[in-house]
Amino acid sequence: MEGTLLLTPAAFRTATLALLLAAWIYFRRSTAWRVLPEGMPWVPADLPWTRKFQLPFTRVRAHLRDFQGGSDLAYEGYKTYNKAGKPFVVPSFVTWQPEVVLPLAQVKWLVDQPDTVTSIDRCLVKDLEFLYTAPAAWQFTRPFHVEAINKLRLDSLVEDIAEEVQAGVDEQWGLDGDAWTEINIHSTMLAVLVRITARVFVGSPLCHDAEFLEAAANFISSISGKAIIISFTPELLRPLVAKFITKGLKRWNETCAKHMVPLIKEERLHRRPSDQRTMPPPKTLLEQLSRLAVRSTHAKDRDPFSLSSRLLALNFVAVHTSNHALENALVDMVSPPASTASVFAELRAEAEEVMQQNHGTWSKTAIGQLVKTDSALRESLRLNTFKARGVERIIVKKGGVVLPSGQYLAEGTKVGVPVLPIHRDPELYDDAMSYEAFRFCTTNEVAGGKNGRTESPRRAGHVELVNTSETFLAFGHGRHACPGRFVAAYELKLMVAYIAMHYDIEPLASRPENGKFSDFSIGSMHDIRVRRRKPEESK
Ligand code: HEM
Repeated sequence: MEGTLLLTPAAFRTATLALLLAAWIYFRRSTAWRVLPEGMPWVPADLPWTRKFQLPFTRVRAHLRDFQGGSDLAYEGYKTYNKAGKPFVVPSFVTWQPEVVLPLAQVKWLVDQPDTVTSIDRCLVKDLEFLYTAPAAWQFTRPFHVEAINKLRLDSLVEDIAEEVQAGVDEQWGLDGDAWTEINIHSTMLAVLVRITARVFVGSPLCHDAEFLEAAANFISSISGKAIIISFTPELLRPLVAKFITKGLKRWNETCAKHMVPLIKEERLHRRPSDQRTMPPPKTLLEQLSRLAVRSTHAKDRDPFSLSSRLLALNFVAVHTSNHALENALVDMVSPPASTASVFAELRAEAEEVMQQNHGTWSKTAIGQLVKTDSALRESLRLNTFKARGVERIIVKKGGVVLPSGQYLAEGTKVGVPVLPIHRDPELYDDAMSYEAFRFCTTNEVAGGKNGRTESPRRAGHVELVNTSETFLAFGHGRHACPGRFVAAYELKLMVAYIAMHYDIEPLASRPENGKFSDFSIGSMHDIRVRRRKPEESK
C-alpha cells in the first residue's frame, strides 16, 4: 500500500518538471499583457502593480485575487476611485486582460461611442472564445442577428411561450399535489428555458425534437468551461488544444445544424427579397434571420450552416442569462425578508387577478399588467447581475482614445463599468442592499425614493424591467443594450406567473449565497422544495 503512494525518483522528476512547466506557462500568460493602461490606479491596491518595479509573480498574484473575488475588487475600486470620479484598472483571471473600470459619470460617454471606437463584438468573441468554440457563428460581415431579434413580433409569440412554460414546468417540477418534492432550480429551469427559447428561435415541431434539444442543452452547458480552458492556453497552443477540447461542441453544433439547415434553406430557397413584401411576417428567429440573410450580398452572411451556428450561439446567450435571472428571482422571492412579507403570495394574487381579467388567456396586454412581477424580477436583477462589471468594450480606434477624465487608452484596451457596485450604491437606491420586490411599482407604498433614477431622482412611477439607464445596467445600456431583453421579460414573467399560480415553494430560512468566480456570479445552484397546488387551490 505504502509503495503505491510514494513516487519513484523518475516519476518525481517528471512531476516536478510538469509542475515547473505549468507554473512557467501560467507566469507567461499572466504577464503577457496585450495593453497596459498607464497613469491609472490599479486594484488590488496592496499588490505593487506599477510597471517599472514589480516583484516576481505580482501580476500572477493579482490574477489569483480576481479569481477569489473579482466582485470585491470591483467594490474596492468603486469606493476608492470611481466615487471620486476616477477610473481604475483590475486584473482578470478569466481573460488575462486587465480592464479599465470607468466611474458612473463616464457611463454615458462609453455607451455613446460608435463601433468604430469601441467594440462589443470583440469582447463577446474573446470572452467566449467564439473563434474556437463556435467559429462558424462569427463568419458574417454584418451582425444582423441583433436586427433579427429586434424585429421579432413578440405579441404573436405569447401563446407559444405560455404553452411551453406550462408543459416545461409541469414536466420538470411534477404534478404531485400531496408531497413536497426537492428540485434543483438551476437544472430544472435551464431545461424549461431551453425549450421555450427553442420555440421562439426555431418554432414547432423542431422545439420538441429530443435530439435537437439535447444537443442544444449540451452545447449551452459546455461552452463557457471550454472557453476558459482555451483562454488559459498559451496562444501558440490554442488551435491544437481547442481542436481537442471542442470536439463535443462541434458535434452538438452539427447535430443542431442537421435540423436547422433544412429549415433555413426552405425559408431562403423559395424567397427572394422582393417576395418578402407579400409573405406573412416571420414568426421565429430562424425565419427572421433567414429573411435578413436573403437581403445580404455577402456569401458569408447567407451560408445556412453559419446561420444555424449563429442561432445556437445566440441560444447560449439567451438561455444562460435568463436562467441566472430566474434562479435568483425565485430564490429572492422565497427568502427573508421577502418570504416574511409574503412576496410570493402577492405575485400569485396578481397573476390570478390578471388571468381572471383576461379570461384565462395570456396576451401582450395581460403580460403588461403583471406590474409587481415585473418589479420583482427587476429588483432581483439589480441585486444579482451575472457579472459585477459590464458594458465591456475593446477600444478599436487606431491611435486610441482619451477619456473625459483625461487619461489615454490605447487601441486594444478593455474597458467596462462597475455594474454591481452602481446597483448597490446607497446614494443611488434607497436601502440599496435590501431586496424590495416592489421597489419599481407605481403603488403608493413605493412611490418616491431614488431607485436608480439619475435624471429625476425623486420622480415616482413604474420603471419597467426592460428600461435601461446609467444606474440600471443589468441589460447594458445605449446602442448595444441587450436586444433580447423584451423576449426575456415575456418569458420570465410568464414563468413566474405560472409557478406562482400552480406551485407552492417552501420558504427558505435565509438567502443562500450565490457562487462566485472572478467577477461572475454562477447563481445559487440551490435545491428548493416545491409542491403542486391542488386544482381547488389554483383559481
Ligand atoms: C434576463 C436575461 C438577459 C440578460 C440579463 C441579458 C444581459 C445582456 C447584457 C448585459 C448584454 C451586454 C450589453 C452591453 O454590453 O451593453 C447583452 C447583450 C446581448 N444580449 Fe442579452 N441578456 C438577456 C437575455 C437575452 C436574450 C433572451 C437574448 C436573445 C434572444 C439576448 C441576446 C443578446 C445579444 C444578441 C446581445 C449583444 C448585443 C449587441 O451586440 O449589440 N439576451 N445581454
